Amino acid sequence: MLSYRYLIVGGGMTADAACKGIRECDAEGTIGLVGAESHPPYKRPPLTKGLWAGAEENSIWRGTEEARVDLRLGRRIVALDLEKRRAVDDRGDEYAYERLLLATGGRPRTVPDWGDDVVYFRTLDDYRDVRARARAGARFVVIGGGFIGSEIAASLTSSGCAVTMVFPEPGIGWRVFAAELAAFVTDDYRSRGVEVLAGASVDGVEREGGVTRVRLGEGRVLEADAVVAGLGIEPNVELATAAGLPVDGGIVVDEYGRVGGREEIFAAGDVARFPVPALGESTRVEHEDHANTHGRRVGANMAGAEQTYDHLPFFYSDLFDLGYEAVGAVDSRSATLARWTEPGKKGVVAYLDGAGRPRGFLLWGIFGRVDAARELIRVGEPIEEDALAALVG
Ligand SMILES: NC(=O)c1ccc[n+]([C@@H]2O[C@H](COP(=O)([O-])OP(=O)(O)OC[C@H]3O[C@@H](n4cnc5c(N)ncnc54)[C@H](O)[C@@H]3O)[C@@H](O)[C@H]2O)c1
Repeated sequence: MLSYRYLIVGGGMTADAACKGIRECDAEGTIGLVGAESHPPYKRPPLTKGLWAGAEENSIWRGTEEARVDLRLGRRIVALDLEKRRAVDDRGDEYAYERLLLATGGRPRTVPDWGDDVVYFRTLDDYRDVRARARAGARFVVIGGGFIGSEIAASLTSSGCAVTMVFPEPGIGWRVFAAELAAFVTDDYRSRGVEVLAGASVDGVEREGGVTRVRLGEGRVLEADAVVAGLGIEPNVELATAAGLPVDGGIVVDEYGRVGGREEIFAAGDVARFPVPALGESTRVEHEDHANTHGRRVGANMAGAEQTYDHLPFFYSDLFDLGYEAVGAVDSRSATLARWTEPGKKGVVAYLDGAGRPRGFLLWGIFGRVDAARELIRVGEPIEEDALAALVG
């Protein structure tokens, strides 16, 4: 039996951040980390962006070892005994803990009928697999028009591949962008040679003689050397559910990251449903900044910091040479107010509640203004055009 003061279940960015948060408050307590991937924690954003733009693969490592962590990789925790404070992994090894963190993240949503030939993109191994097939001229079908689909389609196209995107919404990034911006981005992709089949559905995927055929709903068949999909993620809540912990589309945590009112059990990152006081709701967030900030804060709380988490979610993306930063609740179904200095190139979109107060901002082609946007959300006053003008600068 292995015994740790802190046991971390999961080996992603949140797990790494938690180890560092623990070390801010406890230099000595033993930390064990059990992660299903065979790699130590690494940064995921470069897998769809930076590594394709020339960054070295060894720049992605997070240096978790520096926090003196016993890394138990290529293993999954399969059961918890909350009363005895024990966990067991898929090789039958047992772990005793004093504090437990569930940082189990999520897994890509899949369509089993599509067979084994689709790469549901999430991990370093997925990146290596796709990269090895991304010769100039290779034909890729990218299914999904969200974060993964839009970023990997841009990176593959920039690497000389012929890319067709297929997704059901009317435009790229539809869930996040307001309609005009989605239309602008979709046109921009087309002008760079990406075939964008918006409003399309996939009926089936078949592999024959080294070629993959993607059958679309309207009868067209796309031939590809490889198919990459980003259909969203499913949070890995099964371990928590089986242990009887509260789950509501994510493991429910309080403002300290504690689960079910228990002193010794915490959850953080993609898998956690956490309260956002500034928005008056609880949510689950699947972005790097959240993994870093929530992981670190909850890690510190495991080691006794007792600090509440009230950070407004932040994310960013790069789409060819366009880029943006976003903060708060950014959902294209909200009413919006926009101000553009260069349409499609530089501007700000505010996402409003029913009273005209901002709940989120998208800063398009504008960088370093996120804290100012955050402050406008916290103040919670109806937003005026001049405030938007001040953000655009
Ligand atoms: N820049 C960033 O912050 C960033 C970048 C990459 C990934 N991520 C995170 O990674 C995760 C996964 O991203 P994602 O792009 O997979 O999710 P997403 O939710 O952003 O996009 C999913 C896309 O798949 C489409 N889709 C779903 N089912 C489909 C089907 N059967 N056929 C065709 N299309 C279908 C959806 O309509 C949508 O276009 C998310 O958690 C995301 O937040 C974030």
